[in-house]
Amino acid sequence: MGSDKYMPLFETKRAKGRVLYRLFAGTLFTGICFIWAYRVGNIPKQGEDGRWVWIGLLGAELWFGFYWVLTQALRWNRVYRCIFKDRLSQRYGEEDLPGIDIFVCTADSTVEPPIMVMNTVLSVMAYDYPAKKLSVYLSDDGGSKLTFYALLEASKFARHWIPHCKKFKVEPRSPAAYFASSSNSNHHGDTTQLAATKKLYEEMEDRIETATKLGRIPEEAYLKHRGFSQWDSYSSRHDHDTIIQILIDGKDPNATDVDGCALPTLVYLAREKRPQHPHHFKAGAMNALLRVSSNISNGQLILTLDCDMYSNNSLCIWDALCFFMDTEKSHDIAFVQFPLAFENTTKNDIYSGSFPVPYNVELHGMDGLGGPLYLGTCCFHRRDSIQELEEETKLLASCTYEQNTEWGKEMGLKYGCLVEDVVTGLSIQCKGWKSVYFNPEKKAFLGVAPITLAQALVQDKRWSEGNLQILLSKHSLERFVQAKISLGLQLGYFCYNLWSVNCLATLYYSIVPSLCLLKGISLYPQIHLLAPLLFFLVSDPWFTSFAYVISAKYIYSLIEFLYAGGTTVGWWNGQRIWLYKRTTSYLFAFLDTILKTLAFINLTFLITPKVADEDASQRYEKEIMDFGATSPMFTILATLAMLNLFCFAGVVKKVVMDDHIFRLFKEMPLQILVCGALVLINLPLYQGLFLRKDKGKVPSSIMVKSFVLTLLACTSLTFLC
Ligand SMILES: O=c1ccn([C@@H]2O[C@H](COP(=O)(O)OP(=O)(O)O[C@H]3O[C@H](CO)[C@@H](O)[C@H](O)[C@H]3O)[C@@H](O)[C@H]2O)c(=O)[nH]1
Ligand SMILES: [Mn+2]
Repeated sequence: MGSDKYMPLFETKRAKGRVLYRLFAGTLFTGICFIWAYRVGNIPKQGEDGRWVWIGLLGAELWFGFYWVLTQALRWNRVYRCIFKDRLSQRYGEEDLPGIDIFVCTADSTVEPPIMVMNTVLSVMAYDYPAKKLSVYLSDDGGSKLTFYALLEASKFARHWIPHCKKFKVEPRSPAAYFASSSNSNHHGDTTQLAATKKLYEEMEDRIETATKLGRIPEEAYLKHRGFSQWDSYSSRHDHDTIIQILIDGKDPNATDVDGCALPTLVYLAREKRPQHPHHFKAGAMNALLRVSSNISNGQLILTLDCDMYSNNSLCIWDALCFFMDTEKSHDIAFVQFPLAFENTTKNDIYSGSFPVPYNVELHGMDGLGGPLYLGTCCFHRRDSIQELEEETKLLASCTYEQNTEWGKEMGLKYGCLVEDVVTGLSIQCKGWKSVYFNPEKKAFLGVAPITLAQALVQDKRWSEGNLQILLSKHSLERFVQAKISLGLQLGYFCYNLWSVNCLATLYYSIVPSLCLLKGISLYPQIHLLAPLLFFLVSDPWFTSFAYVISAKYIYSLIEFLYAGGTTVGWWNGQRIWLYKRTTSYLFAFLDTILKTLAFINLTFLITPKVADEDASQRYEKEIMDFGATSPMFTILATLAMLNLFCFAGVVKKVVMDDHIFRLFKEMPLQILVCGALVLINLPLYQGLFLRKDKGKVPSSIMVKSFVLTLLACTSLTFLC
């Protein structure tokens, strides 16, 4: 009987300290209610000064409080998963294992260098998994001959690389990452073989990079491989036939590596594109891959990867299988999401690109409520949670194939949303499926985070815009009506859906209290005290509630950030990015969504560049912020910073001129705090405006514009109030 006993392949553990956290949240919520009560109870009467300013503040504080309540859903019931991989290999033989199709997508060979894409492809081809059960598909939305050439080169190098990895248990299996880390050699065994493989890699790298630089491929490669003839009818990246090439056919007994072992299948696909047919960006590419792969390998599980996300753990498939192959608990699991981690994160993470709190806290919270979002990459799906049919392969990738079908609506990845991943994941969950978040110590995948502020802001605009679209689409109504997902999870989704709406309250809070400070209009409770340090003891309850909510909220956020693996400076940087994104990315996303809903403007998916010029990269590594862009987003940032500096300087002037220094602190302590904090957080921006000389400084045109806007704001205030 012993061997028949059910032994789970994974376990789910609840986070510790939940009761304590809930108590704490309760006290914070009480504080928030007091703040609301104060605001409502003290609205200036009709005709009195500052009535509208006050009502605006009430709106902002209601919003912040409401949004804080939503974020509690992500913290209420965190869970952690642990797996028993050894049971898996004991229980199942090779023939029982499911086929895995890996989709890597790239779209533009200039911002996504082919050599980087090939490293991702090679890292997943070298997974520790039976080659016969593994197929790798590269979707090239750029339809680029260069990318195809690079893949051809990679397919040849794979014959050496894969056996090398298996023989020497290489980690990680992206050759670039491996050779970069093995300089201080932890390579056991034959160093001559290491040198030989390294040389082969460098030669390949050189060929690919030369071709990329020249923008054309070598003549002899062109003549040698018939695959290139498919580009004969190609007119542009937006206008070409389907190009499909099986570079390695796993079913072919001759497709072997240098040791004679089988290789995984490798396929290149550039789906048909025509200017008159919408291609639906990444979602369109993925759906074409879903159909094409169903005809070639039809793996039961699908791993989706962005082209920069190489595998950092060759056993990761086994981790995922634990969630899909448990005999009792796996039947309703649709996808297993791993966190996105980044190779280029610096110590204090100036742009907060590594998102420590979402990945180490919030997604665990969603997991406890029914499952994390689908993040578009680093995720294993059960094919039958998304579906298909058989037809001639090339036809499946044509741009007219989907006409009058349910593709993009009921089938495959959803169209019409800038976060095709989130909306697809949500609709899968709405059908009753669950998902799993697995966040192992050793990162399963590593990618590239944005390295300039402009890139980070544009990326966040796309995300926040897409998330708001979900809220405004019919899906959000459906999810309430059908109620297949728990209320907690609904709230969790709302947190992300409502990101962009935060812009209004944040803008208000970073402008109005400071301007009123300059004008001498008091907006918060006063301190009844002699010495500011004793304020908790001698102040009134209204002041205490503000002081408690502000300090508890920020102390908690710092602790949470440190717990999630960040540093204190990283937290401070995160607060800055929080402000910058809310006042620019979110604002533009909010406005664009409204315009698009009203006027049906077309969506565009701006691809995040994975490369930058040498200068910018160096600034990033030294953690110096990059303000060297002329976008209107930067005008807003510079104006807000300058405005607060102006107001703060005004206060300092008053304090110096006034005999009663403490009077101002007593009457407007919180306004001084808000304005002072905004000045402090903007210190790097002032450097960029007034002190720096390098290319990352604020361009002078932006400086002039923001100066004029600040003056306008301050003078119009004098007329208005
Ligand atoms: O028309 C397109 C546009 C993009 N991509 C690919 O989509 C991936 C993601 O694009 P990227 O510019 O890197 O966006 P990120 O903001 O980094 O991506 C995050 O957000 C996207 C949704 O906005 C998700 O699709 C991604 O999986 C997720 O990592 C890349 O591999 C692109 O090559 C396409 O295949 N076709
Ligand atoms: Mn990306």
